[in-house]
Amino acid sequence: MTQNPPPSQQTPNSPRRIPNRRVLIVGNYCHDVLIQNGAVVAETLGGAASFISNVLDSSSVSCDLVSKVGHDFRYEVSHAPIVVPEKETTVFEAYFDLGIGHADRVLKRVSACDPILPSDIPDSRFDFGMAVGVGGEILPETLEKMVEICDVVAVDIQALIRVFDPVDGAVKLVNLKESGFHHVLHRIGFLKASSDEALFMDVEEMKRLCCVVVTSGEKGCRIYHKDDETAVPPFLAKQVDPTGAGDSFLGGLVVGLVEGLDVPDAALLGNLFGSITVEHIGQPKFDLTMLQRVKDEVQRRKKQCNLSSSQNNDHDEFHARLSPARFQDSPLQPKLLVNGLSCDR
Ligand SMILES: Nc1ncnc2c1ncn2[C@@H]1O[C@H](COP(=O)(O)OP(=O)(O)OP(=O)(O)O)[C@@H](O)[C@H]1O
Ligand SMILES: O[C@H]1[C@H](O)[C@@H](O)[C@H](O)[C@@H](O)[C@H]1O
Repeated sequence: MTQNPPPSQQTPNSPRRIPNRRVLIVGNYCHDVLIQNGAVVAETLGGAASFISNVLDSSSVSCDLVSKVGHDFRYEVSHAPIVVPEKETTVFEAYFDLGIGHADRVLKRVSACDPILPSDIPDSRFDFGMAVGVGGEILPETLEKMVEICDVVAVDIQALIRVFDPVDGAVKLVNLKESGFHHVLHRIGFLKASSDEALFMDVEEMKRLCCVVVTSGEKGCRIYHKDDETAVPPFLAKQVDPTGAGDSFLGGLVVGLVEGLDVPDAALLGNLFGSITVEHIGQPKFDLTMLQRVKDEVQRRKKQCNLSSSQNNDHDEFHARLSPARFQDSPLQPKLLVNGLSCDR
């Protein structure tokens, strides 16, 4: 297959073919069932792909989405999935014994739709690919195709290391080394893991291969790349349901990267979308005024970084400017949270 060189290596004389499409999201939609004390509290559209496309669509970043669902898929979505008539949609039950606002939950995959095959993925080129399976639908050959056709691929580690109990579907994790994906990892750009999932990889090894982002709920996230380690502060949120926080985080990170922000600034945008997501059950509806303010701040930040001759690392200022957008309709006051400590401004 003929490939465009990545944008950074294109010169005016590079043979220019069809321009890349922007973002490719690969992962199945699912039905999420939230259970507390044996009773169903909510049933919602789930799957990392649904949370991520929600963030990208709201931010006007165009994306293609490849997802498979069964005949029983219940939701209207803006990116149509492939329907496999003889199968059921992937279903996750999430057991919140400590209350659904609590981060600790037991996940069970009680039904699984088909995997996504390389032939399901378009033969176009993309700036960014996102491998974001939830129920084991991303195969090693799926990821191999993604790294072939995308300039940069961001992977959620949950797509690679989950295994499912054959009896009750309980989600367990295996070490990344034993996942069957190890041979492709030197070709990915970003690997996102929650702090629990990060225990199943060797961060020291992975940060030499790609940019590793470890999210820690209300504490924000840390970025590891080569010899650099950067803490990116969180936004204050009233957590109602943690489901999808990591997905929206990844969506926000990619929005930032597509917009040309540097990685810590893009991760700050990830933290922002993650914090909004935990305040809702299911898919958050982003407030249009908030989105416009965030877009304005992103453009302002880009200009500021372009004008500044030295590297501008003042993330606190970007954080402070995003906070009011985040909280304008909320009783919470904007606060700066650094290393888990909040300070009134
Ligand atoms: N309680 C919270 N308060 C503020 N921000 C939060 C909170 N929980 C999550 N976030 C934001 O969302 C990001 C992702 O959350 P988290 O680390 O819980 O991901 P995750 O475990 O992959 O989520 P999930 O599996 O539930 O989708 C965090 O880095 C943070 O920026
Ligand atoms: O909808 C959710 C969400 O996508 C989570 O990121 C994933 O961990 C769950 O398995 C899924 O049910």
